Amino acid sequence: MAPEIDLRGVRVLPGHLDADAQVRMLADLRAVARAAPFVRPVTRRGPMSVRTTSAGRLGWVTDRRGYRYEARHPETGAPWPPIPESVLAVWRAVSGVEVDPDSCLVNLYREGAKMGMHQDRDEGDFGYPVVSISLGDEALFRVGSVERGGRTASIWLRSGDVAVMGGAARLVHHGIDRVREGSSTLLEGGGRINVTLRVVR
Ligand SMILES: O=C(O)CCC(=O)C(=O)O
Ligand SMILES: [Fe+2]
Repeated sequence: MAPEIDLRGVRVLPGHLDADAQVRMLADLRAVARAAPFVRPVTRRGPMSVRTTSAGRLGWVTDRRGYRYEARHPETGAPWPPIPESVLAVWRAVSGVEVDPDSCLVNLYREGAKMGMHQDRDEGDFGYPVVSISLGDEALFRVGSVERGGRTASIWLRSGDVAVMGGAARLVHHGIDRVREGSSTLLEGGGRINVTLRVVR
């Protein structure tokens, strides 16, 4: 495991998951996506370029009414599948808190998908960190400040890297500028998966 990186207060743990652990987690996420198919979310500003699904008690959903957490899949109406143990193990290793996350968002980046600068602020208690896991193609992750605008810093997140946004960095603006297509062979058909774990309450 390479040394930890501090990106404007966000802790980046390069290579937290080795190749075997990445393959196992991907298999677990495929099972999640079979139970809760990926959807193409729409926001008030239009369709997102990522596809999303969730695991856990609550899933993050968005439609023309806005963002929120829901206990059921927006299309199938079924409860979300449980968060895989392989994913919970990462949270327990890096979050520094005793409670488990109640939400596991899975973002699928294909064909030029990206994510604009935003804050994760739909949760009820910002005392808990957000833990984010990267699988597949490398992604250019940009981190700004808690306030809008101002200076930013970027890093390429690679497959197996983990980022922790906690403490003073819990509410920093962040986004994915682009994904380097073909930089990993982990996902069949290419692309990137990001897993974001949160305590919603
Ligand atoms: O894909 C990523 O690494 C970031 C995802 C993210 O910021 C989010 O889902 O809120
Ligand atoms: Fe985010």
